[in-house]
Amino acid sequence: MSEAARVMIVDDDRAIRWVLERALAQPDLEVECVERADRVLPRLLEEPPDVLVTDIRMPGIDGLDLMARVREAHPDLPVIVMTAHSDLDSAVASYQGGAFEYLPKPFDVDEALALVRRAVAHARERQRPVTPPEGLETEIIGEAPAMQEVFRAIGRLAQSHITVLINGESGTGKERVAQALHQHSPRGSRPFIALNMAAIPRDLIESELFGHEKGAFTGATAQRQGRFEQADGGTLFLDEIGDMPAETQTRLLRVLADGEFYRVGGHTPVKVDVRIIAATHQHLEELVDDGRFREDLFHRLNVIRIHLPKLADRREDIPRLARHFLAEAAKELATDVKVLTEEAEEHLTRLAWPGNVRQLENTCRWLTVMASGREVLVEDLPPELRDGEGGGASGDWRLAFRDWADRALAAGHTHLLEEAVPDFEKILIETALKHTGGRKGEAAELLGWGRNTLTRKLKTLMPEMAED
Ligand SMILES: Nc1ncnc2c1ncn2[C@@H]1O[C@H](COP(=O)(O)OP(=O)(O)OP(=O)(O)O)[C@@H](O)[C@H]1O
Repeated sequence: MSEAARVMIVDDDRAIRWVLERALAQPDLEVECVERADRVLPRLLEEPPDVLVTDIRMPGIDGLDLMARVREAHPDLPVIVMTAHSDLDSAVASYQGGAFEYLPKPFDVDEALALVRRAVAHARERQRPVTPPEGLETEIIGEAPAMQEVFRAIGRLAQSHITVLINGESGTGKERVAQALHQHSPRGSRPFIALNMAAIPRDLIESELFGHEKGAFTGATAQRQGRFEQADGGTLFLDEIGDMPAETQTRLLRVLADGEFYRVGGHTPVKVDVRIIAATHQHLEELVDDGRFREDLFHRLNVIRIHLPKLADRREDIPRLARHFLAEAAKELATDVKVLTEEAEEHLTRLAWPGNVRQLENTCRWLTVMASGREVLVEDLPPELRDGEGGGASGDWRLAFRDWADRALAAGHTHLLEEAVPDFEKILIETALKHTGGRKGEAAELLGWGRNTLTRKLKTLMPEMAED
């Protein structure tokens, strides 16, 4: 056995943790103790152990619920359950199909050690690599540290069926990442179906998702399958989930709990096995605070979260992305590949890119059609990018802001966020209130906040403006 095997122990009882930690203090084992079940899933994602040893009865999150989730995310992770015999049946039920061992309480330390070693040997036999899945680099370009994090998450989530929530501004590649998660999952050969909540009229969302029976409403001339049925056995990607209407949220929650639903106008339940990957550019927590998103649904979706940085936060990737998109555009348009001069490349690297990767992709298409020579000069760039208007560099507040941060750090400031964020929010609030003549409800809307969030912010940032 090469490296030490990692063993994670989950128990709220300090004495048990202590005993096991001592028993397992062996050169070939590396032990980590976790006190609370709710810390386990994030830890598994960061650094998956070779074996998990867990108690079943713990305060807070139920040990059985934890096991079900572990099984979903890491079906091959061997789990050893320490429990009294009376709880065994329910433990087995919750981990059905996964690798499972049982350590009856009270146990003997040698017995515990032998069981852990056996589980390790077992796991090693079938261990799969968890580094970025092969070929992924060619699909999603990213050498910036934040993107490397994303790849690691995709690698770790390969082989799992777990629900994932992807956060990131529009055009940062959320759908791409969802596709990669799907392709590298056990469902990879089954359908990947995407639906954007913001792109379909509200009254059609339910029938899009769940399908409808013939005659369910005017125009429903035949029975129609919804996206859930199309995605059966595969993955359903729900983009802009924050825009999902309240009634649909309730229905979605029920499907996630029961695995079945009714078509619109239907009376026979339809059973499906669908993995959900949701994405949003919004702060779902704030939508929950404002009562615009169901808290229980949020928790269901927010099991594992992947954050995609905006393009301006991974500038080092811009040249490679640009070359990739220029090559793609040339292929699409059956023409020669354009090449950026060094100055043009540097210029692109400095821009703000409010439309993120998609904007860069579109720019490369534009250049492939519009630039006159094979070499692309700064002068060939679209005017709005050339002289800094609309996402350009000069006059961009982000550059001034970067400059401020540089200087503050050089001057020895710490806790920069505490210094900058209140000012930043205050400026936006003041400007929005100016535009609405002081009407707070409308200002909240302009800012993309719920009214409660604005009221809360006013109380802390500008108490003089808070009362109505
Ligand atoms: N890292 C990347 N490498 C290569 N292509 C990328 C990358 N990120 C995004 N793209 C491409 O950029 C375009 C936008 O990406 P995508 O549609 O996944 O973004 P999104 O975040 O889902 O956007 P929206 O929220 O607006 O739907 C797509 O054509 C995608 O293929």
